[in-house]
Formats: sequence, C-alpha cells, structure tokens
Amino acid sequence: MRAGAAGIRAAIIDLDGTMLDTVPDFEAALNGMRADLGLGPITQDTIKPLVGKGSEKLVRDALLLDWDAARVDAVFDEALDGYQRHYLAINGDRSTLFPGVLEGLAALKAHGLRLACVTNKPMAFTTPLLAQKGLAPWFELVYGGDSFPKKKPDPMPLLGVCTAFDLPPSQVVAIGDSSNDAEAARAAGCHVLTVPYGYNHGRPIQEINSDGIVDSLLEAAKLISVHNTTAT
Ligand SMILES: O=C(O)COP(=O)(O)O
Ligand SMILES: [Mg+2]
Repeated sequence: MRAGAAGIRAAIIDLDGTMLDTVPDFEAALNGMRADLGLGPITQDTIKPLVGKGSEKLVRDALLLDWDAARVDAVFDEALDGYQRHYLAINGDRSTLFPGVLEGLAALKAHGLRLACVTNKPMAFTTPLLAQKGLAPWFELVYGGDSFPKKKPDPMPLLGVCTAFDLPPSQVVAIGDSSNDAEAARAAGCHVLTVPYGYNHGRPIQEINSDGIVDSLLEAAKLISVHNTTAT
C-alpha cells in the first residue's frame, strides 16, 4: 500500500472467491437450471472463470456454452428464474470458508477497522449465506449485486460504503479475488489487496493492478496493521 498515506479505517471484503469457495454451489444451481432446459451438466473448472460478474451474466454464459445468443435470449427469463430457485434451495450447502478468513476478520476488527462486505451476488443469496457461514456478525454493512444501479467493477458500491462510513476512499481498502474488485477500488480511490486463491475470471492474479497480493485475509490484516503504524 502507498507509503505515507493516511491510516486505513475500513475494509471492504468481497465474498465469492475471497471468503467462500462457492463454486460447488454454483455447480449445483447451474446444472439444475441446465437440466430443466434439457442441457447436460458442466464442471466446476468450466464454471470457475465465469463467476464474479453477477447472476445474470453467469446464467447467460452458462447457456452460451451450448447455444447462440438468440436462443439464449429466448429462454433467458425462464433460465434465470430456474437458476434462482435452484440456488436458493442449496445456498451454502456445498460452499466452504477459505483458510484464514475468520481469523483475518477477527484481526481486522482487533486493529480497529470497520468492515463491509460488497459482492456481486444478489442480496437474496448473500444475506442467508453470510448468516449460515458465521460471517454476518462481522459486517456492519453488506451490499449485493442488486443494491445499487451498478455493480463492481463500477466503483458505485464501494463509494456507497465510504459514504455510509463517512470515510474518504483513501482510508478504505478493498480486498478481493478478481480484477472486478481491483478496478472498482482503483476507480473509487480506495486501496486494494488481492488474494491469489480465488477465481479472477480465469486470469493470473499477477495481472491485476493492486497494492499487494496477500495469501489470506489474516495476512491482509497484518499488512494493514503495519501500514497503519507507519501512516502519517
Ligand atoms: O458474481 C457473483 O455472483 C459474486 O461475485 P463476488 O462475490 O466475487 O463479487
Ligand atoms: Mg470475488
């Protein structure tokens, strides 16, 4: 993170690919939706690079693997309904926390940071999932992909957090697994740290313009603490 900058007072943490490995849930919901439309199952390796741009894009991309755009358009509303139904039925059943997440959240809080979760997942999926995985109590604020007119990589949800916390973006860090998170953070003027174990649209994490790659949220907390002790 930029040396000499002001201390960091809040962290905005991404959900899919950063706190939770949700690909097994996506696999179940997408394949349920595809089966309803007469399509065969797709694998987690196929799904992983498609995650992170919200449900609509995911459903569309999961159908474009087999059908052309016109055919996808024709069934899209039905497909999205089916996907949402399947997802809500299994939400969280197969998802697991990445290592260091709960320890990292505890450390960030112990360092005095305020915490927000900003995901492109719709709120109807996000709220029960955070509760089920014991993540909800850590967050003062949660925004989903449908909380604002625009989602990440647009800076709008991150700026929404800065406004709600009454903090300048220069005192806020975003932590995520993808270029989506980094682009949103850069556009908002927030710091950004990336984790290498997530999805990043199938691209190497090193390609992302960030302030650092951290192996876990716990390592992010340590880095932020060091930054804050040297901040002006
Ligand atoms: O696109 C999604 O559904 C979620 O993605 P995110 O939690 O990584 O923002
Ligand atoms: Mg993510």
